[in-house]
Amino acid sequence: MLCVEPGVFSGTFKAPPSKPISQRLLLAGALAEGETVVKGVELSDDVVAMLRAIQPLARISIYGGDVHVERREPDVYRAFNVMESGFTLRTAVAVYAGVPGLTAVYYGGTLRGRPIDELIQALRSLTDVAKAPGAVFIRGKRLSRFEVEMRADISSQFISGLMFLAAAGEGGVVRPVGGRKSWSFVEATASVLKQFGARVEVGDVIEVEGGLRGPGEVAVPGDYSLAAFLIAAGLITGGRVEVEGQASDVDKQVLDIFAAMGAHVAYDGRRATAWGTPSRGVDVDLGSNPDLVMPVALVAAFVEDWTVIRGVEHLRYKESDRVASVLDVLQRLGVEATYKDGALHIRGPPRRRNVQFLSHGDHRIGLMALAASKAVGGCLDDVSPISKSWPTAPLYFIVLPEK
Ligand SMILES: O=C(O)C1=C[C@@H](OP(=O)(O)O)[C@@H](O)[C@H](O)C1
Ligand SMILES: C=C(OP(=O)(O)O)C(=O)O
Repeated sequence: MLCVEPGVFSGTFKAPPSKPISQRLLLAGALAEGETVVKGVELSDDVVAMLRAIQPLARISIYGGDVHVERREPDVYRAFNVMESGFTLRTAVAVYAGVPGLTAVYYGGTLRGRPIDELIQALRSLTDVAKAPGAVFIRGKRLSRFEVEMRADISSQFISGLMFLAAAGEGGVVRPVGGRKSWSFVEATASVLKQFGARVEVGDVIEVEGGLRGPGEVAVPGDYSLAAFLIAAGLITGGRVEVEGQASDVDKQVLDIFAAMGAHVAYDGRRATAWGTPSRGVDVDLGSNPDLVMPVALVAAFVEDWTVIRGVEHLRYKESDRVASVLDVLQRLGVEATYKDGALHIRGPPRRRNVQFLSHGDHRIGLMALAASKAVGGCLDDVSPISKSWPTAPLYFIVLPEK
């Protein structure tokens, strides 16, 4: 159990490095010709999962936060555990379908209950794939240009995986079927593949031409889906927070959402500053940016006005059922909160103090609870899930007793 004393939360912080971009750059680096130096990586559990996944394909050296990656002759038999990283599981299962040899991808924890079958089904039109509890086995072979259909309404990572598979080989076409969820992450995959010289077109279908070349040095931008918890903690406690580091394109719109809620937000491309008390509810669709739901819901909990967050159906497939776990945090705060037809409806302010929160095994729910505790006082049952994305985060919220 970790308890946080309430108080004004202010300060200048370095944005945590973007997990999704770190993972994409490392994977692309391992598949590309030439050495890539990925600068400013934090070894969260999910990034370590990606390092494990690329090790059978690549030479890797780590110097502080800089990771050097270079493609090598792949091992013929390879096995690794991706732990709870959904992105690593789904991209590794796809990519190894195109690498001659046999692969076992193990996975565990909350990931065991998350979707993978739809991707396996699509890959079976290309090669042999078998699933056992906690592992996927893949026979890899050199693939010619392929064309597959893929559901787009469960996880965008199925599509990102197929895009990496196409880019590492002879290219391919992915036909998304159904509503497009978490689409900003498909765009992020396209943009990293382009950075590595691939030709990618994202339209009604996604077309990828094969062939990746390392761009040399690349820097990881800041993760504003995570930094948003620091900003939220500042806004709900009357503090002023500065976050240093360029925001990754995937989630920087959180700054506009906080501004629409009445916060003062300034961003100059290198640093975000936020202060002031949010006073307006918003009606936003976060179907493309599911990781922003937690920090936006948290700020909404402190506004005496209705906020509606739409497009959240697929939050059920995350580390926890985030529709239920976000509602749990809000209800423990004593905030009015319901879910209806794919939307969360939230009206603050909190009516409880000294709240007992549960992380539900989910890093983003744990982070939401820590930031909420800064405003109302509270304890979190289990902080360990937070190492999945941002191991240093609890250090910003606790005060260690002096000896
Ligand atoms: O591609 C990615 O890096 C991610 C895609 C999203 O998941 P889904 O596509 O499964 O919704 C997002 O929630 C996750 O944190 C990271
Ligand atoms: C869902 C997440 O990641 P992944 O799907 O890669 O496990 C997340 O970081 O919130």
